[in-house]
Amino acid sequence: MNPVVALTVAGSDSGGGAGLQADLHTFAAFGVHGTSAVTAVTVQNTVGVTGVHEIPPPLVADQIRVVVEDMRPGAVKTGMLASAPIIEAIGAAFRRHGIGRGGSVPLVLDPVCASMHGDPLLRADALSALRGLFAAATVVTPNLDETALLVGTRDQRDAARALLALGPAYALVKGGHGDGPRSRDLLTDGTTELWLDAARIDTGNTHGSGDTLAAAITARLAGGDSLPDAVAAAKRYVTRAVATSYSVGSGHGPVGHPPASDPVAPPGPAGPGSEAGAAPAAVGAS
Ligand SMILES: Nc1ncnc2c1ncn2[C@@H]1O[C@H](COP(=O)(O)OP(=O)(O)O)[C@@H](O)[C@H]1O
Ligand SMILES: Cc1ncc(COP(=O)(O)O)c(N)n1
Repeated sequence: MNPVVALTVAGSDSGGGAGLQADLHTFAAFGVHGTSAVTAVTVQNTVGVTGVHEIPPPLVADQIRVVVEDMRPGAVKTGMLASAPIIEAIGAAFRRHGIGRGGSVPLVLDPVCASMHGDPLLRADALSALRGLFAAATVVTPNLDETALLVGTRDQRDAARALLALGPAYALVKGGHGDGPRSRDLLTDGTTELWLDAARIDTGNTHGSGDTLAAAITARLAGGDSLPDAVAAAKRYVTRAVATSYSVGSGHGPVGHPPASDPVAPPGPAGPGSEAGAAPAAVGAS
């Protein structure tokens, strides 16, 4: 039976802990076939990022095109987008292929600006292009360093309000980098508020945690979950991922990717490839 498909549009982490490598591990853990459009190759290990090579924008858009035309992902995620021209090419490709709000394929937008080591992954002049992509997102998933850059506040409620004014259906503001005993993320659509709460696990090996959370949301959306259900499942998964993190190299080790306890069921007999199953699931995109 054909599996559900998801697409990540993200940078490569040569150290294998974050970026599209973490996304593909996460998709696999949910039983979802992962596809990728590479935006940039980073020269990266557990200690930091020492180089970035951006992929030409038309090549990024072409990777999206061939995957969408042939494999019909049920949901799409973005991570490191590197530059304004790449973001503009991606935005145009999303509009063309019905990805994001206004289309039928939900979009999870993780507004990656820097690595956990503090190394930049987005050009400083690309912030406004990134904000411009928010209106297409089903959900945006910034951490507090990113909300400070994008909307000028580290308060989770204030940040969510300012993010929603930019047009996404939901904001998920992560609180994971605080020092308290709990790890609390706020999900809101402006009307309802859901606090996702877990015990903070005492480890420095959280490389790729943000990518893993957003990729898990994407996998569950591709399987047909509502956005709140997908986020709740993803929070449970990332907590297990942090709990199974490990040391490798001399810096921050990666989170683990254990098999999901609630994998995504493949579509019924009328799966992708048959006429009836050919359209991507219209879930949570508006
Ligand atoms: N030490 C930890 N223990 C438990 N959960 C964590 C821990 N660190 C991060 N998380 C969770 O992992 C997810 C990703 O958060 P975060 O690490 O802030 O993302 P990012 O990688 O974008 O900075 C969030 O749900 C966050 O609450
Ligand atoms: C290519 C790429 N994408 C995303 C991240 C963010 O992950 P983290 O915040 O864990 O460093 C990264 N370091 N590299």
